[in-house]
Amino acid sequence: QERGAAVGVRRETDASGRTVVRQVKKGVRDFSFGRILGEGSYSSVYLATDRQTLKEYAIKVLEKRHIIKEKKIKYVNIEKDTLNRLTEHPGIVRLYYTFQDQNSLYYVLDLCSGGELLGVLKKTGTFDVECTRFYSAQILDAISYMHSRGVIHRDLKPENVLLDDQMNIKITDFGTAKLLQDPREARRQMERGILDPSRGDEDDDGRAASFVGTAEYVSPELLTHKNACKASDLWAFGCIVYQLLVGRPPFKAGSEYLTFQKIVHLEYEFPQGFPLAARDLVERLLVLDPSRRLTIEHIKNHEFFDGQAFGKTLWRTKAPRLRPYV
Ligand SMILES: C[C@@H](Nc1nc2c(c3cc(-c4cn[nH]c4)ccc13)C(=O)N=C/C2=C\CC1CC1)C(C)(C)C
Repeated sequence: QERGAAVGVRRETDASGRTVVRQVKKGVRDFSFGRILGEGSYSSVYLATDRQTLKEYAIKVLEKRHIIKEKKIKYVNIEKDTLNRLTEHPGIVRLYYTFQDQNSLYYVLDLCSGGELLGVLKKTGTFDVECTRFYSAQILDAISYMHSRGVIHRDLKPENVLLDDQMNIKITDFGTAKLLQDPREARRQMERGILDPSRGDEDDDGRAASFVGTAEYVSPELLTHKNACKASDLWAFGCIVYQLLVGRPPFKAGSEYLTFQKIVHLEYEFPQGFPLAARDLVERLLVLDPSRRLTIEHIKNHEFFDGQAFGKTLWRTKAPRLRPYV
């Protein structure tokens, strides 16, 4: 039974009339599929209902032929390994089980019926300070958990921050995550001489990891030295805090190339009336040198989060009503 596969149980009566309990793995037939919720480059996410429990899920469907043709097998494995590593945090979309049929792979996941944070932001235009504080605290708490499990997301953006039915966030889309080797495993491999430290960010099949995130949120180090670190997620976090209050990201130009130029030259400004504590926080996150960016602990203690609880309380308090920042 592959890890993370949940087994169903089916009671049957055998020839001699005895009840036999059989372990069965769930399959496509156990769900009734509804509308498409979202479409990625290599997948579609459907609304689905478990026929037995009537519980609603999101099921991500990946077409095997397309993945193989586009050489994205590594991407699929990274996403699944990442989801299997990030199993118990309210701010991360949870993978319940996986199965496959002739043509496709299926991931059964949390349903985030509030859709994308970006969609909600577009409706209100901007978030006021209270909403920005609450949602950025939840995003930060989820990033903190990811980093503690050795996962760098590398493509954080409002489209990848979903909302559940309680209007709490769930971070998603881990196909481009970077999994840090856990130190024990790394030492074992070093001892066995497998891990060549100079290999840096190469993929297993030797291709230099040429992945770059979404233009508006990509960090300068990813553009210049080609490798991401945990602080790269905090650069994206800084862009998201700015965007919640302003309604657009700090670095946006007519083309990707021009956006990259603005990033590496730190060309952005705060509109009139931007709240001072938020400005100080963003200025200490949008720093070109990743080693000089605020760390998660420093962010949690920053004046902008004064009075904001983190940890369990943050996920039990009711989400604030969404109000625009005027
Ligand atoms: C970002 C993603 N979009 C979405 N991914 C997921 C959704 C989701 C739900 C709505 C939605 C719900 N109600 N109205 C809209 C809109 C977009 C969604 C969900 O409920 N559960 C898990 C998801 C993803 C899990 C993935 C890590 C494996 C893309 C665009 C890539 C398909």
